[in-house]
Amino acid sequence: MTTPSVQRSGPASSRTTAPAGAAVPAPSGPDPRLTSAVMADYRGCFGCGEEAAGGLRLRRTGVDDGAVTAEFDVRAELQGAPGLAHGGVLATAMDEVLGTAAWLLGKRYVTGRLETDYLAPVPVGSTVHLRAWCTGVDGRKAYLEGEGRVGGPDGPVAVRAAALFVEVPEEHFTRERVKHGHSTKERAN
Ligand SMILES: CCCCCCCCCCCC(=O)SCCNC(=O)CCNC(=O)[C@H](O)C(C)(C)COP(=O)(O)OP(=O)(O)OC[C@H]1O[C@@H](n2cnc3c(N)ncnc32)[C@H](O)[C@@H]1OP(=O)(O)O
Repeated sequence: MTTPSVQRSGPASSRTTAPAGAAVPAPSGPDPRLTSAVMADYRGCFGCGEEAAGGLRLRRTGVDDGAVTAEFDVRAELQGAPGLAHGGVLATAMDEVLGTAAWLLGKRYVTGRLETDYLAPVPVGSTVHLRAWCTGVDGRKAYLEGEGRVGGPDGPVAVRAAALFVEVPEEHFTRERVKHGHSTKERAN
């Protein structure tokens, strides 16, 4: 029996690769019509929320050459294997920065598919420097790619991801809220 050779040329499968000819918009900023009620709930976001005590507390740092940038610190409670960041934590960080890049296209998006490659161990105590960019939009589907580096913004790539985000209407969020009895007001009190 022959052992198949390892293919590590890139994270994107056919489901996360933009079709040929798809437009590649630059990040511009959130559409002001996105309601403050939805945005206010990000205070509790596991990825970036300042009120999510056990969360990643990812910091968005800007937009650089068409890519959204962010960073987060691998605190001790984010450990998986001894001394190393949990793989799910790194996938969450990628989801967060890819999601930010999607929302900066000016519409509401949710993750439909997320693919992650782990290329190098990420030590507890390190800062992960993240970038994410859009590779194409095709109707409701937005294709994004990203990477996380350790040892500085120009350090080696430790994690890489590709994702498909799907545009949703505002009701996507409000109908779940109504169904489960949550509201922004309740959370604030
Ligand atoms: C400053 C800003 C701060 C804000 C910063 C915000 C950062 C947030 C970061 C976190 C983001 C998240 O984690 S979001 C939470 C995790 N994700 C979710 O909860 C989503 C759960 N899933 C869903 O609600 C649904 O499955 C949807 C909305 C994704 C799709 O449902 P739908 O609306 O009925 O649409 P549907 O027809 O199924 O799909 C539309 C098209 O997408 C394709 N499609 C859908 N899912 C997939 C898939 N997994 N793989 C391949 N393709 C897919 C379909 O084939 C179809 O293609 P075609 O036939 O049109 O060609």
